[in-house]
Amino acid sequence: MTPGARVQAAIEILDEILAGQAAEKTLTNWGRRSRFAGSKDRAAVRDHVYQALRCRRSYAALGGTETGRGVMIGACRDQGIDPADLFTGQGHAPTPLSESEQAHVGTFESDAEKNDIPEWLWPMFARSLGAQTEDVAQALRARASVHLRVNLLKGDRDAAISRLQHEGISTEPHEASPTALVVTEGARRVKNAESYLSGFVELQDAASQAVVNALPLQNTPRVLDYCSGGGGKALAIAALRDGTVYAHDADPRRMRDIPERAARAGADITCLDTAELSKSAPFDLVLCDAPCSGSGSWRRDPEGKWRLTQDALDEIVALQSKILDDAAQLVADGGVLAFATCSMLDVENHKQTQDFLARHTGWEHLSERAWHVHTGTDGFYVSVFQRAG
Ligand SMILES: C[S@@+](CC[C@H](N)C(=O)[O-])C[C@H]1O[C@@H](n2cnc3c(N)ncnc32)[C@H](O)[C@@H]1O
Repeated sequence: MTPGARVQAAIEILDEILAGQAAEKTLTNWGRRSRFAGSKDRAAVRDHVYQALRCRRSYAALGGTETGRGVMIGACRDQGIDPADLFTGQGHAPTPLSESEQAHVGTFESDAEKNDIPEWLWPMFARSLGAQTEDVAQALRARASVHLRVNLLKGDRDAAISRLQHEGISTEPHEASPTALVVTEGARRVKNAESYLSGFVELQDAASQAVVNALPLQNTPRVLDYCSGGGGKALAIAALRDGTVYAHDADPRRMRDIPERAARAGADITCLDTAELSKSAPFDLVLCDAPCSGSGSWRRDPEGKWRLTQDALDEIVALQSKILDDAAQLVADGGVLAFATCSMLDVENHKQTQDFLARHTGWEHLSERAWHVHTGTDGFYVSVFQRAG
């Protein structure tokens, strides 16, 4: 496919997404009916689509309309490319720009539009991030780098770097965590690499690893990952300490890959359903990696940024409070409760910490830490409490 044909494919896919279809499904369907597209074409179209979704508002303002075509014209202008170079009408490229498209002068009506944040969210976003607001919003407009976690049960970070290098994947240590690597070349090879398939490395954002590093794991024979999902944090915990790691999720289907992932990683993880939880309590440490707005991972899931509403956020915040209250009951005397989100919004983070301490007596607040996307990781937050002994 020519560069122009790739842009036309992105326009058609974006039109379907803007009409309400899910991005992944739309890309898959396009791939199925576009046998002519090679792997590089597919990757390029996908990159166009995801970049346009991250910057949907500002690109639409620069392009003149919030359509696939308007957004892709805006993308060219944002990247300093003359759209006329790609919109040629030749070789399946989009038709040339109309006079009004050519004459459109893109201006931003608000800081939220310029920074690709929903208008309703901007005041809360800015209050949460203070002086870092624009840097963080701009970082959310770019693609996230790929991070790996070195599984210390299999070997150390230097060994992982050299094994990966032999498999055509270049990596460097990431400063956020002693187990984190950032992939500098060959990211698309990771999922087929022996280092990955044998459990030597896992795909995991460096801040997600740093959350686990922030937990007081010493003298915690029994740890519960209360919102385990697929077990990313449970696996990271199991690699850092001796003792049993339990995993639980309100939706047991989300835990179904944990036994296989644990076996591959050489880790020992016991999955508990809701009925088994209270029988297994109390735990020395309970981590709640709670459902959240996902604002810290909007680079990977840009649709989430535009889907979030005030009502949905209120529901998420209420669920987080309930999860904290429920999980607190499972913590042993003198034990630790940790609350984490992949959000950068104060209402889901520090405010949750304050509210928990206001609702519960007999808990000491040990620490809290936040990571924001402009420093090269996903946005994350972790807060650690200790129950009186
Ligand atoms: C942010 S995800 C967890 C990600 C996971 N810890 C990881 O590192 O891959 C949040 C999880 O919380 C689960 N969840 C939602 N409500 C819950 C509840 N009331 N109790 C326990 N888990 C819940 C969701 O099903 C979801 O899998």
